[in-house]
Amino acid sequence: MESTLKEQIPAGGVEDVYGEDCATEDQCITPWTIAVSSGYNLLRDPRYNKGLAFTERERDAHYLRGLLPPVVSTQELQEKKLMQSIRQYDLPLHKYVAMMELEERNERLFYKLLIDNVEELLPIVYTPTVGEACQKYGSLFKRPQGLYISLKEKGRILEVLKNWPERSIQVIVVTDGERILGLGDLGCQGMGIPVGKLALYTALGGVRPSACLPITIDVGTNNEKLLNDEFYIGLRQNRATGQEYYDFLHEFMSAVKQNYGEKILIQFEDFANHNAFELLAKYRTTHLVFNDDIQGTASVVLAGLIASLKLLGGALCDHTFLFLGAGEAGTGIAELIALEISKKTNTPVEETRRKIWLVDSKGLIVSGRKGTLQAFKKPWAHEHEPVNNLLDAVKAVKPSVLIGTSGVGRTFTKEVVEAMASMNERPLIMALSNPTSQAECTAEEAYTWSEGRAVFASGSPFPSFEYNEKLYFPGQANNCYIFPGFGFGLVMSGTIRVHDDMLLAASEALAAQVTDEHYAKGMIYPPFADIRKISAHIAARVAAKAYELGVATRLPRPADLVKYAESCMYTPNYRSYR
Ligand SMILES: NC(=O)C1=CN([C@@H]2O[C@H](COP(=O)(O)OP(=O)(O)OC[C@H]3O[C@@H](n4cnc5c(N)ncnc54)[C@H](OP(=O)(O)O)[C@@H]3O)[C@@H](O)[C@H]2O)C=CC1
Ligand SMILES: CC(=O)C(=O)O
Ligand SMILES: [Mg+2]
Repeated sequence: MESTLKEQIPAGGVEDVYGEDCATEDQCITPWTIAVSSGYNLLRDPRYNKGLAFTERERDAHYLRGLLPPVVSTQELQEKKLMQSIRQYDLPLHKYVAMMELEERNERLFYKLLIDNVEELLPIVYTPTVGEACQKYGSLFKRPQGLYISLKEKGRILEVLKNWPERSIQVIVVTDGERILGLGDLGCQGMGIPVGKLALYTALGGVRPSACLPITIDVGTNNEKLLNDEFYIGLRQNRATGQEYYDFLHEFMSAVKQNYGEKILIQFEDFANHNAFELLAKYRTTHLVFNDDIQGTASVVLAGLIASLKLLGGALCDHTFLFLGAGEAGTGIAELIALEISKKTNTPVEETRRKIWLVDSKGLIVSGRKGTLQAFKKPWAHEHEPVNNLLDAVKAVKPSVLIGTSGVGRTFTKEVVEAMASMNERPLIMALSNPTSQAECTAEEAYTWSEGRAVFASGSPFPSFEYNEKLYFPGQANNCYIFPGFGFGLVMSGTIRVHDDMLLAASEALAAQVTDEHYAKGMIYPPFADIRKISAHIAARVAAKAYELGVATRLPRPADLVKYAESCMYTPNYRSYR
């Protein structure tokens, strides 16, 4: 007769009711859970855990007596202690790990730190440090922070979505890991990006953490280094492409809508451009989708351009734009600038595109190359003789605005910046590529090579820089100014489709937050310290546009949308428990 588990092994733990301690490795046990957190489980539940800040009454009511030392702390004191300990780490990656561990331990405290110390911690949970974290994600991985949907789950994606513990999801950020920042294909390890972006949805935009779902689609990777890395966490195969890829993505998109409904916002992030444009075009009419790299970046850069006119002079239509990099970010920004000028001057967009030029890895995009260009580059193939490098393109096009979206560091050389400065009293130079290592030039280079005349912004942050006894404040032209407020505006108004006019509205809302005090310092973006207020204004303008276009379903429309946005925002202060 077969004996039971307990009879076989005499030495289980105390009260080992389910045989978990005494089971050998090849025996199955059931992972029991309970529905209401209390006692030890409450301390292990990051959503509700308050650590030493549980009050005496809560310690009695929730079986916490003895599980905590006697002192009762405040959230403010906890914050002070944690900031002190994070500041003691020299390496940004160690700070990143400390922040992720905090998020897994005490979610509200994590968000309180991030909101109250946004300028200090943004470079840790986001670019540049998140780039390094993704590169090392296999070694850092401890617990899932989002859903991994790999080709192994083909035909079962709906089932996989149901495994996520939260039901009322409002925002999904999804990547397939093929173009992580300017670091290339990081496969399944791209997960750091959706996790980081959604942390900003909450901290900067006010979407509840429980309503956010990071997803990584794993169709393989072509990164040989990762495929040979014993700690790699993804599928060990080359990327699926073509019909297999699109069928899998279609199953995903259908399952998301079936599980969460029409109003779930899906943000595409860091897909390679050979899929990004097609996915956006395919799903923008059937789903609430938004590509952050194409559309969010466009909106933040347009905001900076609108604001910069105070410093550069003229109207947008008076300027000439040159891009290094003609992919998602480059052509996305170019198209939104052309649209804005078209609307402002009542000129067809085909005409307004003519003052915008792009250089890719093969040189200036000109009509002679039309036969071999990808579809998204074709509208930018203007009449011109071939030009095969950036410096010659600057000399030929004579831009007043130079924008780097190449993903390749140090490509705005001294000669390029000097050429810009020789043609313009105040050249606008944006080095948008991330992380910092991929920036087309540094703030220091832009200011010194232009003898302090450049207006400069970059995708990853640079510190202020002193030149000739004057302090310069570089801006951070990063889509994180836009997507949290933009997404929040869509969610709070129950919008069902994204429209380009909403991107223009978001740009105008952001530009309107730049004050004379900022202009006096040469800034074209407002400080991140004010980001929650900025996001509320962006959300309100986006929602207003959605109501105007008839795609907002939350009725009646709140009269004061800024106040409404502010009132809906998640705040991380502790709640009291019955
Ligand atoms: N600041 C921000 O908010 C954002 C920044 N980014 C950053 O922008 C960068 C590009 O992203 P994305 O547009 O999505 O990438 P893509 O891969 O879509 O585009 C890159 C473009 O750069 C071109 N390129 C590559 N190398 C060179 C070179 N040596 N000289 C000239 N052109 C070159 C490519 O040319 P070809 O087409 O010939 O291959 C391509 O046109 C990334 O670093 C990303 O982090 C992206 C989104 C937001
Ligand atoms: C910021 C961002 O989205 C990127 O670099 O891809
Ligand atoms: Mg991105």
